Amino acid sequence: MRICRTKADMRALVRAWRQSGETTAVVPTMGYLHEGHLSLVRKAKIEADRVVTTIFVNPTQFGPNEDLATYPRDEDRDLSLLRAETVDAVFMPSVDEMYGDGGDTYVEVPGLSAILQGALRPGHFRGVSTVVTKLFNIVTPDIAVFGEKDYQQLILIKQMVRDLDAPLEILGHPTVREADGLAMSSRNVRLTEDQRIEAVALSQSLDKAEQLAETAPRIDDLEAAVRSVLSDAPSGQIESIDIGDAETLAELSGALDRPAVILLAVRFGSVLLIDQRVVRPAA
Ligand SMILES: Nc1ncnc2c1ncn2[C@@H]1O[C@H](COP(=O)(O)OP(=O)(O)OP(=O)(O)O)[C@@H](O)[C@H]1O
Ligand SMILES: CC(C)(CO)[C@@H](O)C(=O)[O-]
Ligand code: BAL
Repeated sequence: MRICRTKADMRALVRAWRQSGETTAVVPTMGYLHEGHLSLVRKAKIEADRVVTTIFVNPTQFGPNEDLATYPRDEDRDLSLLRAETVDAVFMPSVDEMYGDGGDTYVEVPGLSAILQGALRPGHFRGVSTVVTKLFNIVTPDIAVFGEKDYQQLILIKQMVRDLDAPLEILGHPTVREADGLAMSSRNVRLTEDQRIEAVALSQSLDKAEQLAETAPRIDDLEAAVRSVLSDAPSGQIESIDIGDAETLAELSGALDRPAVILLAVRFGSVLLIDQRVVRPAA
């Protein structure tokens, strides 16, 4: 497994693969890897000849009062997990290598960045779309794989790639969960024992909404059901419950008459957990 710490090294490697007729898939991450990330890697391996994982905790997507300084990191463990998956290369640049002295150019998808979880984290999605564009330009992949757990991020990156005619395909992958249903997340390790037990309410509230979708509910009823199950987690502060069109994220109201996505953001102490579920009206 090649470890590339410079843009030049990364570019040269993928260029050589392309010259030998091989395709490349990239899996962008912020490290502290878990089975969710590894499932994206396995999908990437099926879809392309070569797989690159990127590990970069991107400062520009964290707000001033967010957890950049305490974001969990373990480079050695990440590398041994990726070796075991026989990933071809890991791109792990320093902040200086990525941003250098720093210009002020950025990439933004204004509509999607501002709404829903973007409204909770001002500037977050601008940081994401900018760093993802840089990663695409450095790795030059044919395919990139992202998790559905970060659903708004996935929709936003798909739109960015469409709007900018970026020459790659974006693939989504379902959320991988712990045995009790909690969506895997690097930040789960920062939950206390009690918060970890209560955090199962996120996935349980989505299960409840999915069952309710069978009964031709109104959007308001779905939200009330989610809120009621989340009240079983008193240490979790609900930051947002959004229900939008599953493809465009446009806000929905009235009867559930099309596939809708429920997006949750719940804060346990300083840890913001997110989860999502697509629900469909009964056939
Ligand atoms: N449980 C999961 N199942 C599938 N994909 C996941 C899961 N968790 C994260 N991913 C995906 O892995 C990629 C990298 O995400 P990231 O490194 O931020 O991991 P994370 O566990 O979501 O971390 P955190 O939520 O704490 O920032 C993203 O495309 C994300 O959607
Ligand atoms: C896509 C990403 C790697 C960009 O920093 C990050 O937002 C993430 O891990 O989901
Ligand atoms: N997976 C999203 C990265 C972040 O929370 O900044």
